[in-house]
Order: sequence, then C-alpha cells, then structure tokens
Amino acid sequence: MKKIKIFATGGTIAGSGAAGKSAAYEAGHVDIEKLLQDLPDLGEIAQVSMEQICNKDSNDLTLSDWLLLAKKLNQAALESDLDGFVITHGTDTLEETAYFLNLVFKSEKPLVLTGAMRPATATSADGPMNLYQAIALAAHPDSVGQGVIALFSDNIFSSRDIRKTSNFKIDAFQHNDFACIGYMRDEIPYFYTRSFKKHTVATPFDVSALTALPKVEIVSYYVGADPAVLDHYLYREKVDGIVIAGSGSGNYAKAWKIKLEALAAVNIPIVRASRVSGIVLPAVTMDVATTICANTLTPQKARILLMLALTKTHQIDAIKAMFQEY
Ligand SMILES: NC(=O)C[C@H](N)C(=O)O
Repeated sequence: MKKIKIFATGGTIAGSGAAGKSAAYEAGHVDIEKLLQDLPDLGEIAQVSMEQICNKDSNDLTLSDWLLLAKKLNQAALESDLDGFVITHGTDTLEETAYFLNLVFKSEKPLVLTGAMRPATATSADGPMNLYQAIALAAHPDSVGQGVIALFSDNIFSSRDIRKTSNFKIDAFQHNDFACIGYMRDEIPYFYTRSFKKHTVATPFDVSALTALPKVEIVSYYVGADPAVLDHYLYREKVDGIVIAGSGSGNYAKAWKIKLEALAAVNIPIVRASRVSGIVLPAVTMDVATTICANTLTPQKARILLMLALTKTHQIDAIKAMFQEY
C-alpha cells in the first residue's frame, strides 16, 4: 500500500464556526488528526501519516513558513518509504505556496495541495471529500512527475496556472486557460494534459541553504496611479525587485514609463505582469532596459519566480530567460 504523508497548515479546511454555518468561522482551528477522522475509510488507497506544520489562515503564512515547509518536504521526499505528499492549506494563497513549491521541491514524488471553501463545522463541508481525493491523487502512479498539483472540487490543477476566482463558491478555482489538467471521480484521477513549463527537479532553485528570500514587492497600476510608488520601493524600501500588476497586456501610463526609464540606472529588475489573464510579451511602448515580461504568470506568481531568480542571478537577460522557462 502507498504511504502518504500529510503536512497540515490550516485554512478553512481546518476552520471552525457557528454550527452548520458556512460564512462565519475562523480558519485554522481544527487539527489534522481530527480532519482525518471525518474521511471515508481509505481502505487500500494509502496508509497515511501526518505532521501539523502550523494552523493558520493562509493569509498569515510567511516566507519563513514557505522555507520551512520546502525544507521539510525535500527531507521527507528522500525517505524511501514515503510515496507522496499532501498539504492542507487555506485557499486564499494556495496558488502562491503551490507555485513556490513547484519551483523548489526536488522530487518527482507526487505533491498535492488541497483545502476547502467551507469550514469543517459547516453543513456539507467540502473539506473531507477534497482531502480524501487529494490523498488518493498523491498515491496514484499517474501523479508521479507532474510537478506540484492541487486538488479541488473534483478538479486537478497545475500549480503554475491555478488561480482562485471565487471567494465563496466551493468550485473556487478557475478552469480555463491551462489551470485544470484533469478530473477526479471519487478516488480515481483522469489526467488530460500537462504543462511544458519546467518544475521541481528541472529547476536550478535550491532552498537548502536559504534563511530568507530576496525582497520583491508588487505595485498596482490603475488610472491616475502615482509612479512615485516605484521610488518608494526602490529607494526607501530598498527592494531587490518589483512586479507591476499592470492593466491589459502589462500596461501603464506614459508617466510610468518615463519614471521607469529614469530608474533604469539602479538596475533593479521590474516585471511587467497583468491584472487580467492572458500573456504579457515585450512591448516597445512599455519596456525599458530593466523590465521583464511575466508571460502568463499572475503578479503574485511572477513575484515568486523573481524572488527565486534573484537567488541565482541579477542579470536582466538571464531572468528574462527564466520567465520563459518556468
Ligand atoms: N477558503 C479558505 O481557506 C480561505 C481562508 N481565508 C484561508 O485562506 O485560509
């Protein structure tokens, strides 16, 4: 029988609130041992062990939590009697943790994130089915080598492309573009597609000696947005990089481009991402010497790749190449 280890971090799947209610609750209250008691019998699917890493709303996770989790996972993946891993996680930032791990988890063993939109105490809580399916998915041979994946509401998602799009529906993650790569019916996964983008063992990123990550912040562009925010981050906060959540194709006003041209001498990478879905490509009307296109990454995922890229290089062209690869 496959041996699966669960790392629990909290979220609504571990939420507790007024009996039966879905909206009024606090995330990160119920421990993983109790959550497992609510599952149907796992039978021959897997033998499960568990570790409670923390128990919090996923908005309270920190970059130190990520480094700790990644190191523990990389260590556990070396154990020959563990076949796969599940992380229980809040949905608000699940896509960020999933993509971070997709770039730094050094194993082909399955790693599946899951969570819930209704707390454990709700009527028709969605957590137990998601957790049951996530364990079955982590134990399935088809999940080997898929990179980090997520399971939610019968859908299997690529961690690079998963995006939360509803803040109350139990089917809370976007299905179109490249996000959904398969379905599950009960404990059986059906994969249909996979990403060409490199992940896990095929990336150069190594967290084993890291105690902190480079400081990269996201700034939003909107009509009338003051480009002085860029000075603030570069000169006051002394960031190592910035992601601009631009409009449309990673766009902003001419005043922003003029400001970026003036700041280019500082040689800090600036990623042009977009607040809408699609692809951000080079554009003479927007780019300056230090800008890098986010490709199809959301601003929050572009930030993760930029942080990791900066652990390897500060050369703009080398970072540009990474945004094509991962
Ligand atoms: N559905 C959820 O899990 C939301 C919760 N705020 C969290 O991210 O922890």
